[in-house]
Amino acid sequence: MLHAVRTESTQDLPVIEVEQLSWACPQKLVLADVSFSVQAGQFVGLLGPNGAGKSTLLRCLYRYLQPTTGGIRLNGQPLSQLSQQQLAQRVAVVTQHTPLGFSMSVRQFMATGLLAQQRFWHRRNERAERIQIDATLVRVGLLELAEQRYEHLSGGEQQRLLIARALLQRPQILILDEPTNHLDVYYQIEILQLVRSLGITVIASIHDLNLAAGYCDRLLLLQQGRLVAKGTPQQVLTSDNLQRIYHVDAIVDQHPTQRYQRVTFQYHPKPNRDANG
Ligand SMILES: Nc1ncnc2c1ncn2[C@@H]1O[C@H](COP(=O)(O)OP(=O)(O)OP(=O)(O)O)[C@@H](O)[C@H]1O
Repeated sequence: MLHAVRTESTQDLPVIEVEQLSWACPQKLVLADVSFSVQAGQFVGLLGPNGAGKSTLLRCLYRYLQPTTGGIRLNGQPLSQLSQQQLAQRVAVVTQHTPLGFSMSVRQFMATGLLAQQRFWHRRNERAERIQIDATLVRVGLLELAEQRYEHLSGGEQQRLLIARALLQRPQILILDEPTNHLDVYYQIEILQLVRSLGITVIASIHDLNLAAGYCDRLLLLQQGRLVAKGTPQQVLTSDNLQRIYHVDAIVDQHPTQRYQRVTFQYHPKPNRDANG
């Protein structure tokens, strides 16, 4: 049946389908009954308070974790049935905290991003590879550090390099776990702009709600492992939701010069949640 649907209209088929996904460890149920789908080319922001389950959901999407129940399909195909190489050719991942454990230069590190696309019987064109690597380094502002050791880069430079390597993979789906963490505001904008401009399917966990409003087509809001809101930023980023899920007072209105929303937090006075009694 699935095959029949694909031949009818492959374009309309969601790139990612998550159905009633749960993930539990012995101590707790971390994700419960999460369902959503992502269309080709959408930039989806995954939101939620600390510990809501965002990284866990992303880990299930790139198959680092296996769902306890429920399923995930990529292009209509069960994720569990893809070979390691098929997965690497379709999905690139940037996670947080990626210590290498060994020393290599920025350019050498980038070269590892080309491995997924290579066939062992094809002769490598090192000159073409180098051009491709350097062009991608330019896009993230790292070309002048091409010979520097990875471990000597700042946190923000490492983050940009990880994103650059993921771009080099030319994935169909890019999964980013807090991509703007460590980045100053210039590179937060630069990187999200870059990722958006690729036109590929992106799913990224983001804590900054204004960045999410500015760059995402759709948002998923998690709370204690449950998907409590999904839809456009207008549908999800409401002051009601921010109060209910994050327990903060916020005004949500339209950005004064752009079409997207603006979230303004009220920092104080905020009644102490623990001092009500
Ligand atoms: N392997 C595990 N064993 C026990 N608990 C886990 C495990 N993995 C995740 N958790 C718990 O599940 C919850 C969700 O963790 P997760 O890292 O997915 O949250 P998150 O939304 O990404 O949080 P943050 O915004 O702080 O990065 C947390 O309470 C975490 O402690």
